Amino acid sequence: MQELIAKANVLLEALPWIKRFYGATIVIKYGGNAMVEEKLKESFAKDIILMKYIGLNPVVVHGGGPQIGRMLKAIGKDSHFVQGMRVTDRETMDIVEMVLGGQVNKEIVNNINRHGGRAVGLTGKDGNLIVARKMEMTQVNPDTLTPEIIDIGHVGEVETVNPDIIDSLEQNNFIPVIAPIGVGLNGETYNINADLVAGRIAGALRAEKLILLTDVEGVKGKDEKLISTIDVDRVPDLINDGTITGGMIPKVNCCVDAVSEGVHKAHIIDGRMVHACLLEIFTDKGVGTAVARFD
Ligand SMILES: Nc1ncnc2c1ncn2[C@@H]1O[C@H](COP(=O)(O)OP(=O)(O)O)[C@@H](O)[C@H]1O
Ligand SMILES: CC(=O)N[C@@H](CCC(=O)OP(=O)(O)O)C(=O)O
Repeated sequence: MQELIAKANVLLEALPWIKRFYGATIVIKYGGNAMVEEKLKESFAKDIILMKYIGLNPVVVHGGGPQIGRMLKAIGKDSHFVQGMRVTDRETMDIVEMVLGGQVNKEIVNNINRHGGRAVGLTGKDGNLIVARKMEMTQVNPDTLTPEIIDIGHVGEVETVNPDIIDSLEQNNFIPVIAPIGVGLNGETYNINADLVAGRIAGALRAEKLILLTDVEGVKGKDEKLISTIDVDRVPDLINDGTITGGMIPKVNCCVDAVSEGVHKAHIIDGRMVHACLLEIFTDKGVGTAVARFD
């Protein structure tokens, strides 16, 4: 009996959040372990389907860096990154488009659909969803100590997001699953970091939440303890004092940008945890790190 009441209480804890987020758009950046381990893949698919059935509008943007790396290795090419961006020559661009837009995207779509959802896969080319331009990259020359523009090939940054295709899929109760490939004004193909795409899509859709799944608990302080909330104004200090480094810098910056574009809260959460998305959205405490304007 006690066990049954405890179950009912768990459901009731979700009620205020279900009411609050009914009809809201939640953009989820899916990547890392959550996209590799069978148990996590299944739990992610079920979380997304449950969200949809109770009236939220989940939009999935996925990564696939490790999968691209493996395919490149298979054809004898090494992966090179500059400031977290993959150096993308013509041949690499073809592989990126094939792996992200084909293999990875369709596996996620298939996973959601076989668990009872209705997912549709897109790249930024579909309906001109993500119009991109070539990313300008500068790097300090170690000999002259002056900043220089370097060419990292077909790497893009988002110029505009045209959400019409997402709106029409949502109206028909489909779940959009988006690969981070952009299209230039002259039809060029661009490889874009998936966190950046998720942030801009969340901004364009005025999403309630942006959730970035990663392979750590969230943002940690210098004492290695999880920081559960960060005000957007505190982010530059945490970067400048070396608390946030490496791959976490673009993630928090993308959260800050999304919040400044009108997203209510951005979350960096542990995708290694089963049902991480549900726990974040439907429990009082949430999980991971929330980045927002807290005042
Ligand atoms: N303050 C911090 N808190 C948590 N992780 C941090 C922090 N600073 C740097 N990191 C690093 O950022 C990494 C997450 O970025 P990244 O590996 O690019 O993620 P993903 O592959 O999920 O996109 C963590 O594994 C960790 O090594
Ligand atoms: C320009 C750039 O670096 N693009 C990424 C796109 C995939 C991605 O972002 O995947 P993760 O989220 O798994 O890292 C890449 O080629 O790896």
